[in-house]
Amino acid sequence: MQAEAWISAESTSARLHVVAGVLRDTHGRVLIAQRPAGKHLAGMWEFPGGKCEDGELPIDALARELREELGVVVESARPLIAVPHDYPEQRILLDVWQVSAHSGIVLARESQPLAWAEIDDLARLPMPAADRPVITALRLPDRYLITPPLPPDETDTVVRGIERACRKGVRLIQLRLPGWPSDRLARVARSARNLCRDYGAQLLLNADWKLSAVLGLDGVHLPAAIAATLTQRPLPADRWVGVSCHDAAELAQAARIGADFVTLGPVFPTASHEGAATLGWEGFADLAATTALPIYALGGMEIDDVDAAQVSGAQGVAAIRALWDA
Ligand SMILES: Nc1nc2c([nH]c(=O)n2[C@@H]2O[C@H](COP(=O)(O)OP(=O)(O)OP(=O)(O)O)[C@@H](O)[C@H]2O)c(=O)[nH]1
Ligand SMILES: [Mg+2]
Repeated sequence: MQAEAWISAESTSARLHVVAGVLRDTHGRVLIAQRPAGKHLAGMWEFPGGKCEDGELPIDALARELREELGVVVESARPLIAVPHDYPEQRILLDVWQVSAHSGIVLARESQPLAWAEIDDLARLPMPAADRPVITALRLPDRYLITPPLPPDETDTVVRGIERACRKGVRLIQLRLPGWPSDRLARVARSARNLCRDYGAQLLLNADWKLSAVLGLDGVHLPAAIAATLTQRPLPADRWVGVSCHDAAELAQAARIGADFVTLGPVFPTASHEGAATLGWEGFADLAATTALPIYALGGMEIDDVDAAQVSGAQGVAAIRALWDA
């Protein structure tokens, strides 16, 4: 008991808390800065920021760093993702915030090279390893639709439901149709894929990564039991790999196989998993803090829960009912 308490205190307190801000221009590009020669990770591109001082609140540290490095005043910001990362030299918690409003003109106050980059170009730039999940978080939306378990003769219902969601602005969808024969699944997946392309939405297939690759879908979402059997991600880096997680061990396995993001739940009771133990926001936040990956809160979610989810360390919410019936 004593030892456990010491280990968990060590694992949080020994991390260097680093805050960084994502500033956008009017085209939606984000500001990056090049780390100077002679410093840790010299020459790499990073999000402006720096170390939190003792006793300083993260939001205050963010405001101070962006004033010192860029000469801007942060007017409003919200947490994007907090990434625990171990470099050989030091263990950090990279705590990244979206700056939604700032005043003042961006200046390189430390003579650091600055650039505005498209989000889709970030993955090709030399950025620190801790920034990888941050780039993923910037590319992912805050709502993730999972299709309801409809019977195999309901192809039109599936396609119409996906179109309805796309029209409402949903941009990430998991096609999950348990029990469908593979020919019917392939047929509905092709229609859904074409529809999603028209809306710029990403379509992931539940479990079957081989079929996802054959059909040219945007990725796969793995049940925890399948992720447990893998040693690496089953699809290349240009496809999404999501994993369903329910506890710390499953979160660790998702990271081990190189997943891009996870769902974590159930947060609240849900019709599809009646009687399952729930995490609540507190339990969710505790588990979320253990992983570097972007996380969607799942289980009993409503669209209004996006803010609560993000405050608890989530990317946003995943839902069947709330996003299908909306
Ligand atoms: N600011 C920032 N630091 C990052 C990012 N990613 C990342 O791994 N880091 C690491 O987090 C630490 C931040 O320290 P820093 O050197 O920026 O700190 P600082 O601004 O307070 O600088 P100083 O120590 O020279 O005063 C470094 O080890 C850096 O490599 C990022 O995107 N932004
Ligand atoms: Mg800095």
